[in-house]
Amino acid sequence: MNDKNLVVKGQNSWKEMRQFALTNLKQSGMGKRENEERIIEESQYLIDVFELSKAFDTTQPVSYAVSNIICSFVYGNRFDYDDQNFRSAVDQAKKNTQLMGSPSLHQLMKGSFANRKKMTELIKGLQETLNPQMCRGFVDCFLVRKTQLEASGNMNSHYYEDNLLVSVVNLFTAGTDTTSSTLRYGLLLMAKYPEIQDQVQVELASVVGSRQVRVEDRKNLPYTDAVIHEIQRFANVTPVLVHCASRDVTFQGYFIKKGTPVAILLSSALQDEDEWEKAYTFNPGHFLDKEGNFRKRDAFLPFSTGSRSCVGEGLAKMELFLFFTSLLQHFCFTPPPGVTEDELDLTAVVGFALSPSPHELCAISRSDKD
Ligand code: HEM
Repeated sequence: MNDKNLVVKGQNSWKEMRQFALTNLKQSGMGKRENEERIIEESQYLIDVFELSKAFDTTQPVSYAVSNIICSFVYGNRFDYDDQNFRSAVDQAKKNTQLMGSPSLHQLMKGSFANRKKMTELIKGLQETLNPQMCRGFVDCFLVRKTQLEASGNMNSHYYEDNLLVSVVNLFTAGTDTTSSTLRYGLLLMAKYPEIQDQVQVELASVVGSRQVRVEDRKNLPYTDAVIHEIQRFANVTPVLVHCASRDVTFQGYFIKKGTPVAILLSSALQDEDEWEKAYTFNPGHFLDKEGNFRKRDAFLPFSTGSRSCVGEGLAKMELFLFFTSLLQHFCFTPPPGVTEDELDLTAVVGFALSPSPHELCAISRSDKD
């Protein structure tokens, strides 16, 4: 590649790749039926794992389930939880997100390199079996677009192999740990506050009964909806984002020169004491009006806002709702034997995304309980 190509390819690459990912997420059914089916199917695999467990650390099963939703979108298929390559890729990605919050650059580089190698191999496998008439996922769509552009003589587009790899790595990094840490916080909070867990289960039983929860049930489950929003607000998994000012700007009297790195603190909205009645307490009432109806809040910005906001917001919301409700229909989450609810620690481990400190939970099957 010559210097001129490098310059042209760098320009607007992020915009084009963001748009391409969004279009593909929409076409693959983000917020729609197809993703709903995938998540429901994956919930069942997760329920099967929880059924077999006594006291257990939620990290691996929840990360594998959530990662499989991204795998289905990116590659077109899910992986078994005992597939060693899959396990090590997800475990390594989790380690990498934690290393991003530590000074251990060498370990992070090593881990990122190992995962890039695995993803390069997966992409190669898809390239070898590509059928342009039947795209299995994001990678296939990207490769087809690349081939079409090259066939029309455009050898200088944003659709080149390094950009494909970076897009795949970004989707995994952005989509796995954020969602799985939020869901794990949700289960931990239910074990810590059993009266809130009970209320969710009572609402689910009276509105949905024992059938599978569907996305369309959400509007009839105001308490459950409020609990899930409060989990996201409380978990605050991406408290700090860093971007560069895209132009000279004066903000609240301060001049910020184009290119200056700017830290955006989502915590300043999610934990704003002027906005939330109990900013540092887990309180589903933040999202309920006096009559018990769900109420939206302007300061609820876990996906950020504006042109760099989360590409996967619709998918993440669907995952949180379906995984959480399906699990609560089947299980009561409790502290492990010998640990009290008060002793469950809500402190976060710092990394690129915040996640709960290491802990174990019991998932008691509700059919055993009755
Ligand atoms: C609870 C789950 C999630 C949370 C809290 C979350 C939060 C965020 C936030 C705050 C940003 C903005 C980052 C920034 O400004 O630098 C972001 C960006 C992004 N998210 Fe998510 N996210 C979640 C799930 C997902 C999922 C499931 C996907 C996968 C499709 C995803 C893909 C992305 C991508 C690709 C970006 C970068 C967008 C860009 O740079 O233009 N996220 N996310």
